[in-house]
Amino acid sequence: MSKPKKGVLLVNLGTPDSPSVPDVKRYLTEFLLDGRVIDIPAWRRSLLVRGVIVPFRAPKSAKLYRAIWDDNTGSPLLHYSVRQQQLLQERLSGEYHVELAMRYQNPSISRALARLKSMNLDSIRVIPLFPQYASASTGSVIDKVMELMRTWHTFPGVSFVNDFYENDLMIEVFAENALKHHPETYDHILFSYHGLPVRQLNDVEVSGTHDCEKAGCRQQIAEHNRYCYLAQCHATTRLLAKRLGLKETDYTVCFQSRLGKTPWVQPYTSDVLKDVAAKGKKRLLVFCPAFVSDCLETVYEVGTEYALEFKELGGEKVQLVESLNDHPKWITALEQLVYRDLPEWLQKDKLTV
Ligand SMILES: C=CC1=C(C)c2cc3[nH]c(cc4nc(cc5[nH]c(cc1n2)c(C)c5CCC(=O)O)C(CCC(=O)O)=C4C)c(C)c3C=C
Ligand SMILES: [Fe+2]
Ligand SMILES: [Fe+2]
Repeated sequence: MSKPKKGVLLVNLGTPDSPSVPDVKRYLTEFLLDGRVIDIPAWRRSLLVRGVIVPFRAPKSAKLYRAIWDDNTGSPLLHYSVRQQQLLQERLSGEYHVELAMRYQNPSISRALARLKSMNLDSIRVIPLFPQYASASTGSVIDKVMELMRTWHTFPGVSFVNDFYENDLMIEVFAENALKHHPETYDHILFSYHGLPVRQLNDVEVSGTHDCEKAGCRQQIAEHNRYCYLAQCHATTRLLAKRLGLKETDYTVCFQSRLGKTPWVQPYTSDVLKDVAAKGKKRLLVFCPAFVSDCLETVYEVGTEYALEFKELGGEKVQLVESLNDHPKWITALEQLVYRDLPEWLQKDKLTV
């Protein structure tokens, strides 16, 4: 077998090593001390995270993690990420070596990079597993990889995928997963994305004064707002709505998983649940297109918490559309991301479609 010449590094967010309180504490501490996640001065962040958020949140979060933890496969996020790495490795020729890492906790980026470094590769492509760009997710992965590689003496050609919300196959898999549930039998559809503090969007334009409402981020994506998370979430939704033949009145875009008291991007999913319940809607189909793998935020927050909340508001059913997980077309989408900047004829030639 030929020796790999090219490396691929898949990176997702991370999950605790186990649902125990100490492991959840370690995970939350590393995650929330990241200055791209809680973007306040370091001394205030440290006091807030170590003194308030982690001590109060960890026991509650550990309980939620226990609810989604599988006896055999553990955390769904890690389980599906490992599947994605294995299946992508099978698809690519022996020229490629695929590593998986998590931004926080394990498997760590530093170990994955150490293995790639030892292989003396010609190139490394880093693929943060977030379809829409945010400084708190994709930006943080790129930042960490650059920090860890800074000490290398020689460098292969390194490239980063910064977003892939437009990827046709990714859209197709979400649509196929939804079609299994017969969307026409639901009263309304939610596209529930992970939330983000509004101030984290100011810097998506070099002026540092980006304003989503003025920039029209809910209506269009163009050169001026192409790195805006909100604009990319709406663009993802328009692509899915077009694929499924939905009218604008059939669905609502909303944002979940808010943390803290500062304003986050609106509308919040919990408020939308109240609105649709008040309008007499009984059956909801919910997409979570910011997540490529099922995780706490999809399985528990949407599938359990929001489902219960909606029933208490008079609704009948909340159906989660499963994530991309290990769908073969999603693995082909990952292949496309590996080849993305190659000339078009070469990309088509290499793909397993
Ligand atoms: C889609 C990408 C993500 C962005 C952007 C993001 C921003 C962000 N998250 C928090 C706080 C928490 N997020 C938590 C879980 C979590 N977040 C993402 C993805 C994004 N986060 C995923 C995939 C997960 C699930 C991980 C899993 O193990 O299944 C959590 C921990 C869970 C909990 O205690 O509820 C927190 C906390 C902030 C503050 C933020 C943006 C600034
Ligand atoms: Fe998060
Ligand atoms: Fe915006």
